[in-house]
Amino acid sequence: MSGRQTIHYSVIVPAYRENGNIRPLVTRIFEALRRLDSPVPADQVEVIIVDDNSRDGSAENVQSLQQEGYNVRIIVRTMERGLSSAVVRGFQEALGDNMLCMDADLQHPPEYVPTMLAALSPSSTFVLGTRYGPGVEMDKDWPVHRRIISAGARILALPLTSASDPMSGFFGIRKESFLKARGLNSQGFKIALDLLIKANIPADAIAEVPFSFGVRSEGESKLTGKVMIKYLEQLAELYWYKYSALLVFFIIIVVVTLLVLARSAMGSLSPESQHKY
Ligand SMILES: Nc1nc2c(ncn2[C@@H]2O[C@H](COP(=O)(O)OP(=O)(O)O[C@H]3O[C@H](CO)[C@@H](O)[C@H](O)[C@@H]3O)[C@@H](O)[C@H]2O)c(=O)[nH]1
Ligand SMILES: [Mg+2]
Repeated sequence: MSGRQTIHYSVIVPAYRENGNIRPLVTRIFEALRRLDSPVPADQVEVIIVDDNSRDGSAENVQSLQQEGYNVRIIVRTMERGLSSAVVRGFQEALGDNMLCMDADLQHPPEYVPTMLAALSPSSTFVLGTRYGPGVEMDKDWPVHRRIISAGARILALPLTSASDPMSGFFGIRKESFLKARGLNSQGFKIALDLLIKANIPADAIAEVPFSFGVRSEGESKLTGKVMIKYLEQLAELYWYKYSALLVFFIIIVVVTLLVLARSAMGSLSPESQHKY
């Protein structure tokens, strides 16, 4: 199953202490790809786990999956940490032109991988798994505080993108678009939002695939207060990135208008002009 075919699709999985989830994740992804109705052939797909030195048996687990013929590899980072930077590293190492990012903890259903990968094309350069589409239940098993945080985070991002769920960690991008993005913010959790803006993805190039966010059954969430503060910092940077030129233009217009008004006011107060009336 692995090796000889050209790889056109790469699935990037950031993982930290996810050993219990790796086997079901990889086997379910390939099972979905091997179905007769899969729009993407299994032998054109690789899975890359980007692990931050979890030392929980993840590397050994991946090795045994490889021996069983699954096209999966693991990058173990020892010098860096963080979800977004792990995703960026995976995209840099990917062989495929069509790249998908998904969580290791099975909250992103592996059965959606073929559809998500197939949605990418030269004209549809970004695919977003959205929890706000028709027919999906939005994080129904989440506690209230997590829903409030999620809704607030989404509202704050509204002026930045028309995408319905830029907070989603289930998304894909074409390699050529990824390579266009400059100055990515690799801190925090929200790399899709950064890519949408910094890779300059037009609204009509975003394909949206509604999915129901699952429940984590193994391991623990890594979302902390620090991650939320990093999100606010990322938002501030993106607002500046997107609107600074407009703001400078607006300030120039205001200053020029004030100068013109001041000059004409001074003109009307001068003795010469007073003689005229
Ligand atoms: N390599 C690496 N992976 C990490 C790190 N932190 C988290 N991950 C991995 O990133 C994935 C998501 O982390 P969770 O801790 O499970 O996140 P969550 O709270 O469930 O948040 C999810 O929902 C958000 C939407 O509200 C998504 O934005 C986010 O990507 C994630 O899907 C998991 O596979 C986890 O192992 C890290 O420091 N390093
Ligand atoms: Mg999770």
